[in-house]
Formats: sequence, structure tokens, C-alpha cells
Amino acid sequence: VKDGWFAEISDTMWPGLAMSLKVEKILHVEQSKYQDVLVFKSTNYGNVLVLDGAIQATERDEFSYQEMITHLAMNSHPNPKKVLVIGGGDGGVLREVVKHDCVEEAVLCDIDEAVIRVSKQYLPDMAQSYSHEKVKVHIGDGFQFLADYQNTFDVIITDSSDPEGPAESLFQKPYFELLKSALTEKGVITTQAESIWLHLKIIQDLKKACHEVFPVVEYAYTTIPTYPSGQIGFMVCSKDKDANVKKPIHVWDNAKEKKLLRYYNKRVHEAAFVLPTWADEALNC
Ligand SMILES: NCCCN[C@H]1CC[C@H](N)CC1
Repeated sequence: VKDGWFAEISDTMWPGLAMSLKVEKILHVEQSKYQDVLVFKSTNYGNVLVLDGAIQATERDEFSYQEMITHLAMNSHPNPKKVLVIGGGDGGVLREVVKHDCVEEAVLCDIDEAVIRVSKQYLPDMAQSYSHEKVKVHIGDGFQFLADYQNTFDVIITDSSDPEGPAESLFQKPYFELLKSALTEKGVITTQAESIWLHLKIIQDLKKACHEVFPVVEYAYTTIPTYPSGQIGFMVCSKDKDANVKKPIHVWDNAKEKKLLRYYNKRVHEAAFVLPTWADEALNC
């Protein structure tokens, strides 16, 4: 933090560009077993969680990412009862998963207990569902966890950090094969799939790896001011070759949508898959 500003600088992940947030107060600094953990109160975006120098979530705009990575998957599956979140230790995705009445069990597997502990303390709205009766938490490596499950989960959401560092393996084919075997017949996955403005090559490679495992693979994106380039995407895949993930299978009525959600709705679901020309040509060749 310099002159009261936090700058998200990465010469490898987003060279020459840095999102900066004005700091009101540093709340927590910790070196966990796996990463640097920082929480600060920003002047205009609420509390902010930073891991290894990368902004994970701000209280002001996190709902965009959490709602989209969750509901793009949940509403692309006919009746998701058992859901698994890999990563997502801040709890935001879990909060969204339990909004679906059809869910019987929501399991979260994150490698770092520090993220869960710190989120409960400084991001209470995001971490609210850890006490939910349907929720089970497992601290460990998602890779190891998945290897123990076959034909178990209807939806698996991979809420990961960037491919540089510990999450690198979550962007490669072996991981998607593990996901596929842990999924039930019509299983659906979403993954954090970076930005078309910054990572078109990563997204192309990711889409190729997913297509070697899943019959249906589509990229969608959301707008979020505090992530690099102001937007981020998701890979949405289904084991069901006849699935059309670009249109929600089931929806809440408008009143329920307005009560439950602030970003996602049935029209935004469809719009999220519509890409600008240069990205569409690069990804849908
Ligand atoms: N549950 C929110 C975590 C979101 N993961 C982040 C997405 C943007 C990346 N640059 C860093 C990880």
C-alpha cells in the first residue's frame, strides 16, 4: 500500500495495467500456509480481500461474480441436489448456491483455512452460509477431494484464483477429467475463466481442454469493476450433449429474482454468452 492506495500489479497476469483502490484502514495481514492474505477497508468499495496481491472480492461488487458463476451452472442443470464448490473460501458462491430450494447438500472444498476464517471475520455477508444446515466444509486440495468421488455431484463450481501459482492445475485437462467423473449423468460445471481483454490465449486453451472432456462447452462473462479489465468470464460445461447452457432451464419469476438477486436474471443469463466480434472469432472458430 503506497500513499494510501492498494495497486493490483502483476507483470505476468495483467502487464501494464493495475486496478487501484483507496485504502481507509488495513484490517488484517497474514502469511497463511499457502498465500499472503490481506484485508483492508476501502474508502468506496467496502472491505476488500486480497490473496497474493490479487483482488478476490470487494463488498461493493462481489455479487456480480458470485451470482453469475453460480446461477449460470445451477440454472443449466434440471434439478441440482448435490453441489460442490472447489475454492471459494470467501463463502460468496456458497451463499448463492443455497438460494436454490432444490439443493439438499452444498459442499465446499478449499485448501486454505485462513481464507474461510478471515472471510467470516471481515466479510460476514459473503461468509453467511457457513452456518447453513445444508453446508459441509472440507479443508484440503480440490484435486485430492475430487478423486474420492464418482457420479456424486450435479453441479461443481470451481471458484479459483488465477492460473499463475497454486491454481494452475485447475485449468488443465486432468482436472476436467476428475470433474467429469465426480459429476452425475447430466452434470454441469462452471470455472473462473479470466477476461477476453487480457487472457484470450488462456481462454482458448481452457476451452480446448474442456472440449476434450465435455460435449458442451461455452464461455460467458460478467462485468465487475474491481477485477482487471473490469470483467471476468466463466467456462460453462455440461456432460449432457443435448444441453443448451445458453438458456436457463428453470428460472425464478421476476419478483423472486428481484428478491434473491442483484445481478443475475434470465435475460442476463443469455446475454452473458454473447461475445464481441474479436473474442467470438477467437473462441468460437
Ligand atoms: N469468490 C471470489 C473469488 C474470485 N476469484 C478471483 C477472480 C479474479 C482473479 N484475478 C483472482 C481470483
